[in-house]
Amino acid sequence: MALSLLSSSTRTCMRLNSYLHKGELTVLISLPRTASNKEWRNTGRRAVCGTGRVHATAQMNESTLKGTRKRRAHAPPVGNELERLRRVSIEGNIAVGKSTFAKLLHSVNKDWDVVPEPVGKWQNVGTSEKTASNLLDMMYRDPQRWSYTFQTFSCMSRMHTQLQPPATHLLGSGGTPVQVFERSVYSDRYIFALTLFELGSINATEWAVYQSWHSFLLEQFGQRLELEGIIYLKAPPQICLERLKRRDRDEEKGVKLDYLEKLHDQHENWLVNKSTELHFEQLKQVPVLVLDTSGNFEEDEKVKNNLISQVREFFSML
Ligand SMILES: Nc1ncnc2c1ncn2[C@@H]1O[C@H](COP(=O)(O)OP(=O)(O)O)[C@@H](O)[C@H]1O
Ligand SMILES: Nc1nc2c(ncn2[C@H]2C[C@H](O)[C@@H](COP(=O)(O)O)O2)c(=O)[nH]1
Repeated sequence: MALSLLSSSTRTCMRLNSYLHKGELTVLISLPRTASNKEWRNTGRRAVCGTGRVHATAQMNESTLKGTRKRRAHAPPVGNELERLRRVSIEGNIAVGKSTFAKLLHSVNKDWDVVPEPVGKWQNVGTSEKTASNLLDMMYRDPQRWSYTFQTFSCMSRMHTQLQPPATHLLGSGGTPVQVFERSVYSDRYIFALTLFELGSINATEWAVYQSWHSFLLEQFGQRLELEGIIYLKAPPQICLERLKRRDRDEEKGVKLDYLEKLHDQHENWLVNKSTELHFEQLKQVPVLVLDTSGNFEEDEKVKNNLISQVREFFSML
């Protein structure tokens, strides 16, 4: 296997991504991001500051290629395109308007690509139509039995989502492409799993097991799962309940105000009060944009434009 370095750096390598394109394996090695959020703001440096990259190309034989092709169907994001890419999650209570807001962002700028929360996967678990089960429904009907199982599946599907290479149209864009994820592996733990543990739907053993594999996997994937920013959509739980009722999803018919209040407090503790105990150093540094989405941004142009301009400014700072 021939290996050639396209550029190099003397610093320790912390991140390794590989992309297969036209028979060539591109290995992208990135160095750790060292600057804190505050340093970025003060110096005007971009989110990739402190990050050097080494590109290595290796020729592979055909049998290795076949296996790798199956794993990665997309063309590789290479060079500057990946360096410019920002990854941001939209967080917020159930029915606060995350999907609606994400679609709005994409309609404003095609370089802002939305990666939806994989709710469909949770509603349809199984290999065939006959054996498929609706795990979201099972979790709401019998939380003590199914919450832990739900969190294993939701977290795994979120990891899958966050590890997807960016859409190809983002790579040729001249601007700053952003992958916008609806929720993240972090809200899986610090919002839902934690809440379900505190409510007694996940027992102490399950919580310990969840935390153990969650920490292990996130450490293994390293920077590939990290975010450059978080947008927190915030509205009073009562408003979320009204929107949830209007959306009228079958599985959510039993959702009560006190559950939304608990989730609201959990978001506040993590993203505003910063009192949630976090286990990932990089996550503690991630800039958070808090947007009040109590107003109807779908219908009120002024509200909509104000939110968009805040997002634009936030992205330009990352
Ligand atoms: N700012 C808003 N004002 C009024 N209704 C909204 C707003 N945002 C979303 N909605 C409505 O609330 C419901 C839930 O929105 P959705 O985007 O599905 O929430 P989420 O993705 O956060 O669960 C939908 O019926 C949507 O049309
Ligand atoms: N127990 C959990 N429930 C979750 C999780 N992520 C989402 N959900 C639920 C909440 C909603 O009923 C539905 C979709 O969420 P939206 O806020 O996008 O409407 O799924 C989770 O990690 N655990």
